[in-house]
This record gives sequence, structure tokens and C-alpha cells, in this order.
Amino acid sequence: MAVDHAAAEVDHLAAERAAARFDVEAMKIAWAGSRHAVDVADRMARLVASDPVFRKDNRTMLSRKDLFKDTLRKAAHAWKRIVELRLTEEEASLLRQYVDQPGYVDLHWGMFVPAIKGQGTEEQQKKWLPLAYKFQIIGCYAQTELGHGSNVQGLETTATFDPMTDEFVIHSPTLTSSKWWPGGLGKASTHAVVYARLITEGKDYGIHGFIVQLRSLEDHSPLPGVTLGDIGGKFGSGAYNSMDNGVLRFDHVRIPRDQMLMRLSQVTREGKYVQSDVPKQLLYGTMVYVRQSIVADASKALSRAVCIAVRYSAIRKQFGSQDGGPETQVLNYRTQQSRLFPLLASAYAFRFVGDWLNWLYTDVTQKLEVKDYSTLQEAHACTAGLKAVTTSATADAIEECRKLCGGHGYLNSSGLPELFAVYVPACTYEGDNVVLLLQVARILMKTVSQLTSGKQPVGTMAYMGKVQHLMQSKCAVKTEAFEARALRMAVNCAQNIGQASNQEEGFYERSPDLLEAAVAHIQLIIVTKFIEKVHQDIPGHGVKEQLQNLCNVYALYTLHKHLGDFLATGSLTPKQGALANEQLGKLYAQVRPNAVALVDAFNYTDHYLGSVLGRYDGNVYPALYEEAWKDPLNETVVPEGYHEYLRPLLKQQLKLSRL
Ligand SMILES: CCCCCCCCCCCCCC(=O)SCCNC(=O)CCNC(=O)[C@H](O)C(C)(C)COP(=O)(O)OP(=O)(O)OC[C@H]1O[C@@H](n2cnc3c(N)ncnc32)[C@H](O)[C@@H]1OP(=O)(O)O
Ligand SMILES: Cc1cc2nc3c(=O)[nH]c(=O)nc-3n(C[C@H](O)[C@H](O)[C@H](O)COP(=O)(O)OP(=O)(O)OC[C@H]3O[C@@H](n4cnc5c(N)ncnc54)[C@H](O)[C@@H]3O)c2cc1C
Repeated sequence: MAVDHAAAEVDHLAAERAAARFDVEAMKIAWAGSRHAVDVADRMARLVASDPVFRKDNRTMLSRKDLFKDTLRKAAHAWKRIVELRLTEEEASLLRQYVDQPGYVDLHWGMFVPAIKGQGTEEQQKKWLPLAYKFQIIGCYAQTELGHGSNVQGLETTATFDPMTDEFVIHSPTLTSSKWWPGGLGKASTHAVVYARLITEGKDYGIHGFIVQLRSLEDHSPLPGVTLGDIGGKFGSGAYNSMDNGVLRFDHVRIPRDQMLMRLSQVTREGKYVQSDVPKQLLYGTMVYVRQSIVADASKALSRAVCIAVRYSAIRKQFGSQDGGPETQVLNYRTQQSRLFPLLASAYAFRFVGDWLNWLYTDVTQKLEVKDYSTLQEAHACTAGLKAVTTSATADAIEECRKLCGGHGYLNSSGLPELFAVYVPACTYEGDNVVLLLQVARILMKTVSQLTSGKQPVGTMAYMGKVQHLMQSKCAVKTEAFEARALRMAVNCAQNIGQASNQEEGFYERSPDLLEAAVAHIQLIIVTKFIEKVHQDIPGHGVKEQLQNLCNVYALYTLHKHLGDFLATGSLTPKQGALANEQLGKLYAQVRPNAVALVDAFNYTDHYLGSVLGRYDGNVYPALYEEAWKDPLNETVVPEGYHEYLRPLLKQQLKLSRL
């Protein structure tokens, strides 16, 4: 008798859920942060999923033009719903997240508004923010140029003050000074915060922010002296192509003096440059804000990929049939577990470190308001380092999840190719990951150099104060080994740099080692924050135990992957390394029966997941089969081009064979 495999697979997920040893509803709260957070996210996700305008299953088949128009339509519809339903800021931001299509609104809310809030005076905020809040203007963040992105101080656009007219003249003096990349600039934005070199009284005062109108509010045409457009198609189908990343050139465009963002410094009516008493690094404040939100996004992207891969691995069976019985679920293979469960643990790890980073950011912001700048460096190091480590790990993990899903993972309908293509630029935007890690390394070297002067490091660097102990001891396999590894790698770098003829040269020569030292420091932070989380009171049957397991998986997997560092620095013995690996295998066995429930706890709708492989009901095969027929190629049985290219070829072959 023929077995209905599809029906059997559906039952399979139900059986997996029944086998879980913890309360999934309570885990949803631990993941989201509170009951309220679960409820509001759930409501917004369902609102989006049930609205046909937000459909996205056909996205990879749309042309660039149609995709962009679809993005405009979704953004307008989302705004309409936000207004109609009088959604709160929290609800509106979740609704945009679940719409899940990159577009100009991300930069408008994510960078344009924060830049004005952070760098504008109160008066400027009063003027510009209400316009932005009501979408009477659309803004973007125009910093990067064709010739310079990482090196912000190297930007070439000029803003020259003209005291005769009380205006700044914004100009792009070279091709390489063309603004290049800003999201939302290409087609949608009416305004931009433009970063340019401020020149007054013949002197160049470096990079400052200016609000510049780009397009007419009447008919959207570019204003005189402004040339702008989209920079072209990007990696992958669908994906980030919904975003109009743009190019922009200025030909002596005049703006009123009061459109310079003047919280950090001012230019007077006479053209005098006046520096406020706030650190000039606050110019980079918007980037710090976005970097911390990118860390929170890393756990979202990673958990989506892992959710797809875990559910599908429970459905998919290969080999191992005994006497005609069922084959083995691929999730039962030890290799599948050793590739997948560390990624599941990383999703939870990034979620909790993201929450902590959000707390740190809020704390720094409150301190800045009372002119306490003591934690600015800590905020920079943590946002830059965590952004780099979590985005690189997530991009690699999404690709690993694709492979974990075998051939079907390569289909667009699996959701994984598009997720990867959308996600991977996170390793580059908002600071190239290598450039950001070198920033962390600089701060580490500064901290090491201050150790001898007796200055006690604080915050996430506090462990370095235990230098005497950590440099000498053998460590047990716990946080101390991570501390010893990070400190010893940093100290080794500092010693090697110290031997160079000058510091800069030494830093340059040792930069590959410095990167690794920075990664070690950041991984220590992630492990520490996960441990702190599981030490909290976490309600719900079995929830704390599951998180403890995942925390151990994350720590031991990181240790296993970087065992070379731990051994080379003498932070662990080879025997301890081997024991850690043994332990890891045992932990995977404990994760196995809970794996499906652990991804259910992310509480994603099928709409948000966007994957036939990751469907909640596990009905994968009928969905894959159905999905294939929707491809435009299947609209006709005989393909277009048959009469032009296939038939003549086949006829010719026929004639040849008759000869
Ligand atoms: C809900 C929201 C959603 C949002 C999502 C939006 C969608 C996302 C879509 C994608 C959107 C993508 C959008 C985009 O992509 S927007 C464009 C993003 N661009 C970048 O990220 C550029 C990266 N480059 C830089 O940040 C600077 O050029 C760096 C830092 C590399 C050098 O810098 P600089 O040339 O100045 O030299 P310096 O290294 O000597 O540093 C000098 C001093 O400053 C300190 N320092 C440096 N930086 C910071 C800082 N940030 N806070 C506090 N302090 C800082 C530093 O420690 C040092 O201190 P000290 O040693 O003197 O004490
Ligand atoms: C999808 C996307 C969206 C974007 N959105 C915006 C936006 O809205 N607004 C905006 O202003 N910008 C935006 N950007 C630009 C983005 O911020 C820059 O691309 C990013 O900061 C990297 O800079 P770069 O392109 O100059 O890279 P480069 O610095 O040219 O990097 C090239 C290589 O050089 C290496 N490198 C550079 N400097 C060093 C160094 N000091 N030491 C060692 N190695 C180094 C890098 O690691 C990298 O491997 C966006 C970019 C992308 C891809």
C-alpha cells in the first residue's frame, strides 16, 4: 500500500512538539522579554500576515521596477494602517518589521530622524521632526561617497559658508565626492542629512551634518543643482533590490545657515566657527544608535534561518530505513546537530546580548543628557564590536542553514536565498566589520597600556584589571578561560606593537592579530551576558534549564571553534579542550528533543518566515509542489522561445540524423 508521506511528515512536527520538556509559552516570554512584548508582536505579526497588500511570496519574481513600486505601495499602506489604527510607536515599528521589505522608511525612521534628534538643536528639532513624523518630508542619511565610506574624515563634499547671503553652498567637487549608497535617496527621499566638510573663513573644519532638500515637494523633481538617481541592481533576486540606494551630486546648492545641524558646533551669522563643549565624536552618534539596533536584528535574522532549518530537519528523512520502516529524520544525525544547534544557541545568545546592548545604549543616552561622557567609549566599543561579530556570524549561519536544508534550501521558496541576500550587506553597512573590529582593538590597546599606570578598567573591560591573576592561572572551562584568552591575546598584541619602531606602524603590522583579539573580547561579552541572563529568575517549567543548555552550547562551541587561541595562550590545556568537546556532544543530545519547540518559541508567523520548508504545520512537500507551479516559467506548457530557438535546433538535428 502506498504510504502518504506528506501526512506522516505533518504528524512528525506534532510529535516533536509533544516531546518537548519545557513550557513553550513561557519560553516565548523569555525570548521576547515580557508578556506584553509577546502580545504586541503577535498582534502586529498577524495584522500584517492577514493583509493581502503585504503579500511577499511572489517578491523574487518581480522585476526591479515592480518590486520598487510594490515597496512604495506597502510603505504607504503600512502608514495608512498605522494612522487608522492609531498605533503606538512600539506597534508601528513592529508592524514595519513584519512587513519585512527593505525600503526608504527604514532610513527615514532609522537614521534621518535619529540624526536630527542627536545632532540638531532644540529649535531645529522643533522645526524638522514634526514634518518627518507626519511624512510631510521623507529623509535619508547621505554620508558615504563613491570614493570614501569607511573613512568618514576622508569625505570630499564641501559646505562653504557664504557670509554675504547667510547660506552654505553644498558642492560635489569631484566624481568621487558623489554621495553613493544612501538608502531611500535614489527615488523616494525629499530631504537628506548630508555630511560634508564645513569651510568658513577659508578654513576647513572637517565633517558636519546639514539638512538639504533634494526634491520638490510639489512634483518630486530634483531641485536646481541636484543630480540624483538609483545606483543599480544589487545581489540576489528580490532581497535588497526593493531599496533605492542612491547617487547624489551637488552643483553649488545653497541652503540657509540654520540647516547646519548645530548641536555639536555652530557657525555664527558672521561666519565664526564655535565648538560646543560636547565631544566631537557625537557626530557619529547616529551610527552608534543604528549599530545597536543591527545587533538586535542579527538575532531576528538568525532565528528565522534556524527556525526554517530545524523544522525542515525534523521533516526531512534520509537513509536508515530498517525492514521497510521509516527512514531517519536528518535532525537525528549527529553531524546535523553539531552544525545546527550551535546556531540555535547563537540566536538566543545574540538576542540576550542585544537586549543588554539596548540597555547600555539607553543608559549612555541618559548620561549624555546630563553631560556625562564617561561611557561613550564603552558604547562605541560594544556597539562596533558586537555589530561586527553578530552580523558576520549571522551571515555565515544563514548560508549554513541553506546547506542544512539540502537541495530544497537553494529554492527561493525556502526563503533562505533571499534572507541571505538581504542580510549579508549588514557585514558592510554601518561600518565594515573589519574596520569596526580595529576600532575595538584600538580601545583594547589603550586599555592595556593604561594597566601599568594603575588605571582600573571599567564596564566590559573590567576583567582586564585582574591582569596578574589572568596572566598566570590555569583556568577551569568557564568564563575565566574566556577572560584569560581575551586578555592574553590583547597583551600579546600590545607587547608586539611595543617592539615596533612606532605605535602606528606596529598596529598596522599586527592588525590581523588585533582583529582576533577584538573578536575574543567580544565573544567574552556575549558569553558573559548569556550567563548573566540564565542567572536571572526565569519563570516557566523547564525554561531556565533549556536556556542553561543553550548557554553552555554557545560557550563550548565557541571554545571548540577557537581552541587554537585557548591553547596558544595557555588559557586551557589540550585535555580541557578535549573534555569540552565531549561535553558539547552530550549537550546536543539534550537539545535534540526540544529543538522544534525552541524555534516555536520565536513565535514567527508563516508570513514572516516566508518559507515553505519552515511552515509551522510541517506540510512541506505539498507546499513545495504547489509553489513550483506558480513560477512564471510554468504559465505555458511550451516555453516562449520554443519556436525561435528550440524547434529549429531539434529539426536540424532530425535532418542531420536522416543524412
Ligand atoms: C529601529 C531602527 C532600525 C534601524 C535600521 C536601519 C536600517 C539599516 C539599513 C542599513 C543602513 C546603513 C546605513 C549606513 O551604512 S550609514 C554609513 C555608515 N558608515 C560608517 O559606519 C563609517 C564607518 N567609519 C567610522 O565610523 C569612522 O570613520 C571610524 C570610527 C572608522 C574612524 O573615525 P575617525 O576617523 O574619527 O578616527 P579615529 O579612529 O581616530 O577615532 C577618533 C576617536 O573617536 C572615537 N570614536 C570613533 N567612532 C566613535 C563613535 N561612533 N562613538 C564614539 N567614539 C567614537 C575613537 O575611539 C577615537 O577616540 P580616542 O582614541 O581619540 O579617544
Ligand atoms: C546595502 C547598503 C546600504 C547602505 N546604506 C547607506 C546609507 O543609507 N547611507 C550611507 O551613508 N551609506 C550607506 N552605505 C554605505 C556603507 O556604510 C559603506 O559601504 C560601509 O561603511 C563600508 O565602506 P566602504 O564601502 O568605503 O568600504 P571600504 O572601506 O572601501 O572597504 C573595502 C575593503 O577595505 C577594507 N578596509 C578599509 N579600511 C581598512 C582599514 N583601515 N584597515 C583594514 N582594512 C580596511 C575593508 O575591510 C574591506 O575589506 C550602505 C552600504 C550598503 C552595502
